[in-house]
Amino acid sequence: MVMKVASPEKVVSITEKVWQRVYGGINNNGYYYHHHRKHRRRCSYESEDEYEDEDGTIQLMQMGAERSKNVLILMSDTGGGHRASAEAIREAFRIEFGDEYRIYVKDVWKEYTGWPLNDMERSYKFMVKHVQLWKVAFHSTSPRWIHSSYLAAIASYYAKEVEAGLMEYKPDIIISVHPLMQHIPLSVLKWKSLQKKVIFVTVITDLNTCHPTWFHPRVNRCYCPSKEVAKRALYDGLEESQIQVFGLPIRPSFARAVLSKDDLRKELELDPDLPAVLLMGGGEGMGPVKKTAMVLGESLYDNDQGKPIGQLIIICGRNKALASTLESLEWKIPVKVRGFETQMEKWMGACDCIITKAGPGTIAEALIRGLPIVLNDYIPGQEKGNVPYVVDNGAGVFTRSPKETARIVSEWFSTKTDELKRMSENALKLAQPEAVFDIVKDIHELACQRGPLANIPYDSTSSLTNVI
Ligand SMILES: CCCCCCCC/C=C\CCCCCCCC(=O)OC[C@H](CO[C@@H]1O[C@H](CO)[C@H](O)[C@H](O)[C@H]1O)OC(=O)CCCCCCC/C=C\CCCCCCCC
Ligand SMILES: O=c1ccn([C@@H]2O[C@H](COP(=O)(O)OP(=O)(O)O)[C@@H](O)[C@H]2O)c(=O)[nH]1
Repeated sequence: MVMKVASPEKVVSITEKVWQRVYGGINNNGYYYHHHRKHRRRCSYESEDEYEDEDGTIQLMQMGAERSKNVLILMSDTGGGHRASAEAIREAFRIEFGDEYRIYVKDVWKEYTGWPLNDMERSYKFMVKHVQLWKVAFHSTSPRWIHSSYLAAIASYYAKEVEAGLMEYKPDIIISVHPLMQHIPLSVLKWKSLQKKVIFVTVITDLNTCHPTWFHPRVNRCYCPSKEVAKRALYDGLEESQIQVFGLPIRPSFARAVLSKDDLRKELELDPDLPAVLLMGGGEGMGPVKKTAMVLGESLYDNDQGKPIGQLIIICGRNKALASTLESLEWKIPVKVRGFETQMEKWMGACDCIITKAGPGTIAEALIRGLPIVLNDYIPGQEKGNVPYVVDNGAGVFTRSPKETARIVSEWFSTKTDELKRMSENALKLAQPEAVFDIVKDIHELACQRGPLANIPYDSTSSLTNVI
């Protein structure tokens, strides 16, 4: 049944407007307002809901299997991995649940706050370029009392902005895929007494030596990509019931697409017969990519026979300077230089092995494609543990030397093809292509156990600084 009533005219403060836009205000009948169109919902609630029509009238309707749930995914482009995981989760929700969930992938820091939160990408790039600086920052902020104090100070300074940023999307569920996006949003939820209404989960995107800011004791779930990370979570005080280990969320196109190498090579205009090595350095094209490419250009050429023994594909990500330098070089072997690619599953599917810095996203994707990995660099701290993760499981090797890298790949393509095959099998054994689906299904379960959306009036007397 749909019933129309006139919209009540009243004077409201800006804060109330934000609050109403977000979680609605309570009307005389105890209903609360929502502005979104309603969609089917499989986990049904029993209360009633109302929404504003285009003509401004408010419609009351049964809040049964109708309204989409809003999911806000918090990320930042510090590296390419957080966005890739956020997009993977969005896509998996769409595939599994259609329009039951409405997904927003946002960097609310960037959109709503000021320095330093709105400039993390640039600060992070600067810090990882000066690697010792990053090492000190990473390790010195590891103790809980240090990072909690920093984050509490920032939270209290930007409380209103973060609140507006979060509430804009009326989240039923908040998913953080970033190490610095637990403390401040959870403080806002506590401040607004929304902790019991809004589900908050963390999806960790580091495979091993992650920063302790990932672990917040007040999350509903902490999805750990590996047993190693789960152990750290337990050690840092999370309960077993909060932890799930499914794997790192990778875009469903990696898991679901059935791709033939021959077809892909045709589509991507690669040599159909020569073995192919993919060289990359994360979303930003970091690490010794140029030097490695140049040495490979020589070592994959058989001078005795006067022909190449392999081909090279270089994906430079957002590093435009790197791409244009590499494009201007002369090569003896077939080389493809590309910028930021959106269909990484195709490039990986067309290759036989990969050389990369120890980025967790790239590693997890390469494992799914069964690519043996040469790790040629890692960022101190969060990426250090990815090296033993790959090497100890027999899925690849680590060397920082471009010459050594080139030697290994040349051997894989000539005298040591059996080693390449063995490592490929080991990679496939480690792969967890279904992780992203397991994660969204588990979040769906949590959502089904939860009652209706937050229905709490704005309380201007509460103070964020009291709850951090
Ligand atoms: C008494 C000691 C004083 C020490 C001085 C330090 C001052 C604080 C300065 C910097 C903060 C450093 C934050 C460290 C924690 C970071 C946690 C972490 O793991 O971050 C990783 C992410 C990047 O993601 C990773 O990218 C990888 C590839 O590049 C890979 O994909 C991996 O999977 C990803 O996880 O790093 C960040 O996002 C850090 C951004 C830091 C920018 C610094 C900005 C300037 C300062 C403040 C910002 C607000 C944070 C302050 C609170 C610090 C508390 C930890
Ligand atoms: O041109 C590119 C380069 C990289 N990536 C993706 O960016 C992510 C990189 O994440 P990773 O954790 O490996 O490293 P980061 O970039 O965070 O340092 C992976 O999912 C890559 O597939 C991409 O989609 N296009």
